[in-house]
Amino acid sequence: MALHPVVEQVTNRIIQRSRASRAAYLAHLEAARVQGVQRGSLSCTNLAHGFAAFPANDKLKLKEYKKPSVAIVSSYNDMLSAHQPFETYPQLIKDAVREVDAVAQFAGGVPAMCDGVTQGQPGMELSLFSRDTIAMATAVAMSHNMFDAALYLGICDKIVPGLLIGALHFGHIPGIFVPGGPMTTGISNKEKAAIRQRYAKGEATREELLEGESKSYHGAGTCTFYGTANSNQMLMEMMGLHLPGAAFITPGTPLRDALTRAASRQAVKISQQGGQYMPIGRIVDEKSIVNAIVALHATGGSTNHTLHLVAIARAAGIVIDWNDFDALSKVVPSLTRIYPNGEADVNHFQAAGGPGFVIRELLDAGLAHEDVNTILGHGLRAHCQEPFLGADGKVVWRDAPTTSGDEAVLRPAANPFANNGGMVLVQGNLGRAVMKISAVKPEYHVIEAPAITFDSQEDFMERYKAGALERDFVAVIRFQGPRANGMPELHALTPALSNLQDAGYKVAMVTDGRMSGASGKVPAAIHVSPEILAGGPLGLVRDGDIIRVDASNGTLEALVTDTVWAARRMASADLSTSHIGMGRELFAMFRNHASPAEEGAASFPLPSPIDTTVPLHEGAHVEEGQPGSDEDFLFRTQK
Ligand SMILES: O=C(O)[C@H](O)[C@@H](O)[C@H](O)[C@H](O)COP(=O)(O)O
Ligand code: SF4
Repeated sequence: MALHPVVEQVTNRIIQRSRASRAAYLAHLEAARVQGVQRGSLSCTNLAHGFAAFPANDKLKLKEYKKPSVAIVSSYNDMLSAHQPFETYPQLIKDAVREVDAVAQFAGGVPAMCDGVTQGQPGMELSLFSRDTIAMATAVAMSHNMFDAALYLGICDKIVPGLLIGALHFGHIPGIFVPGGPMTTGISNKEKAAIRQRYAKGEATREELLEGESKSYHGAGTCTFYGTANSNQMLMEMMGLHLPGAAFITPGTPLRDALTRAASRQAVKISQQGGQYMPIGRIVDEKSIVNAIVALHATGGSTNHTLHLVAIARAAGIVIDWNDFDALSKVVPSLTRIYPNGEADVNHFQAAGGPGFVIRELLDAGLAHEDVNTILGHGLRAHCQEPFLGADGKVVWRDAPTTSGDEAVLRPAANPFANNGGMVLVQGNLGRAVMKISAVKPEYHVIEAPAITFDSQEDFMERYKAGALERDFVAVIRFQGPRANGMPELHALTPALSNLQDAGYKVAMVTDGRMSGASGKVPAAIHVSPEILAGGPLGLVRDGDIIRVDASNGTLEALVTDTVWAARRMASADLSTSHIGMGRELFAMFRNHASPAEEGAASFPLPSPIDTTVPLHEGAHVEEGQPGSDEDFLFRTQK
């Protein structure tokens, strides 16, 4: 099937826009690459320090300059149910790598925050910045320059993005992402949400709420809704950074461990010494980023990726924006209905066909690039498979099922749930924002109502509990951008807003903050850019202004006359409580340097400035095979 013209156009304009920064990135990558083992560039003293604690036979391997050394960078902790299984992985990996005559070393840990624990709490104001902290911690681990390949252990929201951003700053090193899998299914997400709404109305006790939550989040593994964590997993599959189908295999099972061992061996294989050199900076290119956006839309993924994918792309010298997301969403069909976009969870999705089914459907429909590099070599078709346990205890792969096991959860591209991806760009005199409408009923896609402004989640909840919000209104939650208070998720407001919507009121939210990937039924224009603290016009809104949030026409407006609007002064707020306590004072540098949301709210520069002299006309085509280009690399290494 020929590539969809919009997919081709968006890809080409990204290539065009990124030409200078991607070329600079690839030049850095080639310059960092050492012929032979990376540790060859270290002094004997450096090396002695590096393997001082190694077992003798591992030390012997590293003294030779032929055996690859594999870094383990892990986000293990006991706090995230998703990351707890990583506790046992390092030994599994070391043993598996030894079997192929190489060495693995736990190079470093990275922090991991659980957004479920910090949701609605002060800690959430560190959440977004933890992504770049994780990227920096990854760099600290990899900066020992001892490694010829790396295994990145991470799953949740900012952790995979942070690890990938860090890994891309060592783009010359082959890297494989190693997941841990979802927890088994507890009570349904719908039951969980219903208990929360009853509690918010005072119709359920705290004991009933805790009972319900504990039946939902009940064991090791990733939470089973389709939020940012599981969106990450789908994107790692689509970008060919996982072994095929590794995402949604249950933790603590023989197949899970077999996949971890197989990933360890594969990392050695794609090292320079393994003979199938495939650096991660050549896997993440313009086409794989487009594939990731396509997969995000096809599965109703998290709005957080309109920040994280932008930051990941920039780490590889690639510049994408919300016009790219919007254009692709218009042509990519919705192939899944996983909570909050439906009642099923990721275990149901996996049973119905899983990531391999989605990848194949998108390739066959011409909606994704097949000619991309992956950890298996060249070509995405190899990732349309799912893993099984062979008789020898190793992984065998079979093609993903040709038909869906449950068309209430997963559908072919020929019979989608919707003809679009349900994520839209809305813009107007309030700035540019993102809306995910895949979980919003059509009757709520356009909301026009008076504004009520709030300067915190607490302010909103106090007025909700006092019964002051039982009306049609647009909640304008101000000063929630990265420079203000770290751009927290405002997902804790969902039960209250859902109750008001269920009571028949027309409600919507507009904010320069974020929502959770698990947020759904209430229309919300989020990530409003520029944020208020950067002079964004959202700061000019006053209570009573009529706000129109229109996902159907892509507009976000205050229906205020130009004269009145021009006379308005920017609102101000005392944000000091968000800058002290819970460690927030340590993150002042992130608040002061965060880029705008549409540039990923990132705290690191592009490899080089965007080449604004290059006309960003549609459909421009890039001469392939430019020296140092991806095509040139492919020719040189895959001949
Ligand atoms: O972006 C996300 O997917 C969310 O941050 C998610 O990781 C977080 O844990 C939610 O808060 C979970 O939803 P509940 O709070 O509804 O359990
Ligand atoms: S999915 Fe969210 S709540 Fe669940 S472990 Fe990950 S960060 Fe925590």
